[in-house]
Formats: sequence, structure tokens, C-alpha cells
Amino acid sequence: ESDDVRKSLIRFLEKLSPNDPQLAQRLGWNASTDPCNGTAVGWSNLTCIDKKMAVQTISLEGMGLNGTIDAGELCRAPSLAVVRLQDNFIRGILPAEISNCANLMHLYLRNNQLVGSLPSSLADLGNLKLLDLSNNNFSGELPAALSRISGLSGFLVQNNNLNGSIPGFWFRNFGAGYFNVSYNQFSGPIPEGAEDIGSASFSGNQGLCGRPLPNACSPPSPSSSPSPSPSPDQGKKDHWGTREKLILFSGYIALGLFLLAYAAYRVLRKKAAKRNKKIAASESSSPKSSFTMNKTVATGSEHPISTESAATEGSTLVVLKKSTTTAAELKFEELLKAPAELLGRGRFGSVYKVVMADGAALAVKRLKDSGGSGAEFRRRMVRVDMAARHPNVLPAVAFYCSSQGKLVVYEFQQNGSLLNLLRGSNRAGGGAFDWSWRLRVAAGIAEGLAFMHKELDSEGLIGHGNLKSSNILMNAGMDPCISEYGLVVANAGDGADKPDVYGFGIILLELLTGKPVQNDPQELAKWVNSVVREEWTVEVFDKSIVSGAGASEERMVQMLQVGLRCVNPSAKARPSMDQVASMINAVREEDERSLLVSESE
Ligand SMILES: Nc1ncnc2c1ncn2[C@@H]1O[C@H](COP(=O)(O)OP(=O)(O)OP(=O)(O)O)[C@@H](O)[C@H]1O
Repeated sequence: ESDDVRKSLIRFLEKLSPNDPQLAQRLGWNASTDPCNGTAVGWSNLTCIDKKMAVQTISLEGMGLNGTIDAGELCRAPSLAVVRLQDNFIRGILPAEISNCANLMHLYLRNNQLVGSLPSSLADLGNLKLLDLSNNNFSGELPAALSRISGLSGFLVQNNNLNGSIPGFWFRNFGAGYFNVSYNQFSGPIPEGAEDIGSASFSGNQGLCGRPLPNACSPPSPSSSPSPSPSPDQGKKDHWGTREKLILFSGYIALGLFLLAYAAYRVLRKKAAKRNKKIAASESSSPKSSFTMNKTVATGSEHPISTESAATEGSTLVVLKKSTTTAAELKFEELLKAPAELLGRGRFGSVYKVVMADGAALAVKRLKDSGGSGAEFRRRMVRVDMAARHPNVLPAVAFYCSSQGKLVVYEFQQNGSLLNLLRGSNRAGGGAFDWSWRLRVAAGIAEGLAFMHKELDSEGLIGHGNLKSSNILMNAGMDPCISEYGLVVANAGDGADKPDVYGFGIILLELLTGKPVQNDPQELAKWVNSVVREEWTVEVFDKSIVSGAGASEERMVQMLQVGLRCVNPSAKARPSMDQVASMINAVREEDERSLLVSESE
């Protein structure tokens, strides 16, 4: 982090703890050291992206802090994603400058003494997922635009003095226990869509009425209605009715579009067959195609999903994350209009490269109908998205779900999949990807996966369920990113991590042997086992790493053993991903040490 950021963070901490001027010093927050240097002198109570780049989380909960929040200073750290300040005695307001924390995802301020109204700029935090302001003294109305943060999946403001109406949130996004406005002074009808949220989340507000609360709203009568014109809340009801209609309508359109796309696909396939090209077999040589839904929409100039309604409230496109390649907010209609190219068809669906009007490239996966319900899919996507905060996990940018189909949008990764790289390096005679790169890739995937397993462990683990080298994409820095997390309905609960451990083991064997899996991953595992049994272990490794620089046979064999433990036919005998990551990191550290020794010699 830069000098400026370090000083700002220290000033932020000083304002937060006027009663304890030595706090910054005790926590090691010292402007002359880098918070992200990751060694013994590092700053405590914060973490950095990938342990070394930029400050990502600040955790100062339960520390007796009794000062104020200087959001201007705090938000000088550009990558800040998680701020935990709960269980203190923090006073004053939540300043409008909080919106400068453009990457903020989780903000925890519960159990403090904050006052004043919520700044309307809060709604500018387009990446916000969880806002916990409960047990404070906030007052005034909720900024209505908060409900338009499409990825918001946790909103906890219970036990404050907030008033006014509840905006029309996209309630389906909120997991159990993640929406609570109880014990405030809210009034008016609860917007539609909140029926599945328990009534306890709304109780303690004298003026609220309608489902899920037991007291129905009394129909407006001329004598009891304070204003003859429609109240803002009635307006909202209308608006929600329109939304539901639009969803229904877009469902019909999607059906038509799918049929059209299928016909287009058949034509394309015939043409491709004529040219003796296989579409599905080769990921790299797929023909230009058009994105499933684009034709009809592009030709229908008076298309009923207006840009505005599609982007904000009228469509089921849920934008989870601002794309880093484009400044513009992703809009459903533009997604449909954009030219698209079929990248490949897998067991679970097809992937298209879609280039937006401003040049940003996206990858859109259209899922085959997995049979799962839409509500379950939405919950899973939102929950996975809340967890996907690791540099080796590719977060979804948005998803779309209607009764006719499911789409998931990612940023397009120029460097392609690990599978393609391994195939390419074979064709080119190998050599491009040396031992230390392979170790780094293995460690990155293991860490990303271990992180996700840990984050998604509560209430039954969500595993990836389809981990393989075509779902490992290489980012611009050639580091691996796990893609498509959460798209497959994998087993939940005890042992749900074990298929992923197996999948990882196969990827590790692919990296070590340089033999990408063609069809059956078990074949590779059997082959490696048989060679090792015959004690021809060295024969197993990719020739290009054996002859390349930096590889030691001892560490190569250690890695092979990790891989073989992961693909043990008995799921119970496989290690957890956390153990796998530690084993690989130990090998990596040894490797780095030996490199230092050989350099100093
Ligand atoms: N975000 C992305 N950027 C670049 N390429 C991508 C992206 N997402 C997927 N791809 C590539 O698109 C191709 C097709 O992906 P798809 O997921 O359909 O194939 P698959 O992994 O074999 O199938 P499945 O995941 O359904 O089992 C693969 O080569 C994959 O690497």
C-alpha cells in the first residue's frame, strides 16, 4: 500500500479510538511498514488480497472503540471489501464518504451508538452484499435506492429508530436471517415479495402492515385515507405488479428465443458438419455463432423490456458485481443485443463469448435445465457470491433466471482454460510452463477451493461439484481462477467436499504428467497408480518439467503423493482441501528456500 493509504488508515484508527491513543502502535499500524508485507512486522487486524497486494479487510470488532468513523480516511484504501466495526461504542454518524469505498462488500456496524440518518450515497455502493447496522440509534428514512443494489443479500437494521416505508427490495436475494427491519418505526404496507421472510423480521414496527405480518392493511377508504391520491406505498404495489408481469412476459419471450436459438444451432451445426468441423470437441475452433437470445430481441424494435426496466427492476438479471472491464452497468437488453460466439458446449450447458458495445468481453453460460428450482438456484448463486472473495475464485458478474432458463455471466478470461493450456503446450512440444509455474497454479487452486469450502461450510457445505481443468481459467497474470462455482447442484453436508478433492487431484495429476484428461479422469488416476506401482515413478512426470530448470525429483514425488491421496477411490480417505493446501504450500516453501540457496551459491 502507498504511503498515503497507510497514513489515512492510521488517522482513521486514531479517530476511532480517542480513548486509546496507543492502539495504532499496539496493532502494529506504523506508517513506515507496509500493511501487506505479510511477515512478522505486518499490521494486525487487517488482511490483504492474496496476502500481499492491497488491504482487503479491516476487523476491529469488540475493541472498546468509542470514537467516530472517518469514512473519508478509511476509503482511501481502494480495495477495501470488508469492514468489521461491530460491538464497540462508536458514536456520531455514518458519513456520506462511505460511498468512496467503491469495492465494499460487507459493512458490519452492529452494536454501536451511531446516530443520524443513513446517507443516500450508501446506495452508490454497487458491490455491497451485506449491511449490518443493527442495534444503533439511526433515525430517518431508508434511502429508497438501497433496494436497487442488485447483489444486496443481507440487510440488517433491527433495533434502531428508522422510519418511513420499506423500499421494494429484491427479497428473494436474502438468505434466512439476512433481512431484518424489526423494532424501528417503519410504517405502511410491506412490499410484495417479502412473504417468505419470517414475520419476526418485521415485528416491533407499529405502522407496518401486510404479509408476512398477521395484520392486513386496511383498504384505503375516503374517510381513513389521509390523501386522496395514491400513496407512495400504493405506487410501489403497482410497480411490483408490473415487475411480476414483466418477469412472466420475459419468460415467454425466453422460451421463444430458446426455440429460435435451437433452430439456429441446428443450422450452424449442419454447416459446420459440412465443413467437417466438430463444434463441441474443440474448444478453440468453435464457429462464430449468435448468443441464444439475441436475434428476436434485436429485430423486435418495440421490445417490451425497456432498457430501464430490464436493468433496474423489471427483469430477473441480478447484477452481483460491477464488471472491471466496463464502466457501464450491465443491462439485460444490451446483453441480448451483443454479438456472441459459441465457445463450447459442456455437460452442464453452453458458454458464449459476448462482446458488449463498449468492447468489454463477457462469458455467458447458459445452463442446461438441471431440474433445480429457480428460488434454490438464486439462493445458491447469492450465497456462493457472498463467499467468492478469493483471488483464485472467479466471481460471477450477474445471473439471470426465469422459468425458461438460467444464465450466468462472468468476465471473459483472455488466457483461456488450464485444459487448453496443457493441450497447447503438448502440441507445441511443452516447455512453456515450468515447474514453479505448475506449483503456483496447484497452490492457487488448492487455496481458492479450501477457502470456498470453509466459507460455505455453515448449514451444509456447497461444493463446486464440477471441478476440472476446463473450469480453471487463467487470469491476466496467468494465475488460476476457479470458474463456475455453485452452478452444479452438488451434494450438501458431510463429505460434500470429497468430489472436489477428487477433481483437484486429477487437475494436479494433469499438471504433473502434462496429460490433459480426454474423457475419463479415472483413466489418468489408474495410469499414474500403475506406473508408480511398477516403481517407474519418474516416467510419470511431464518431460518438460523433468528437463526444465528448478524441479527437484523429491518435491515432484511429494506433489504426486498429494495428488494420489486426493484421488483415493475411498472418499473418506481423501484429505480435506485445507490439508491439501497446507501440504502444497509446504512443498512450495521448500522449493523457494532451495531456490534462494542455489542463488546464493
Ligand atoms: N469466463 C471465461 N472466459 C474465457 N473462457 C471461458 C470462460 N468460461 C468458460 N470458458 C471456456 O468456454 C469453454 C466452454 O465452457 P463449458 O463450461 O461449457 O465447458 P466444460 O467445462 O467442458 O463444460 P461443463 O462445465 O458444462 O461441464 C471452455 O473452453 C471454457 O474454458
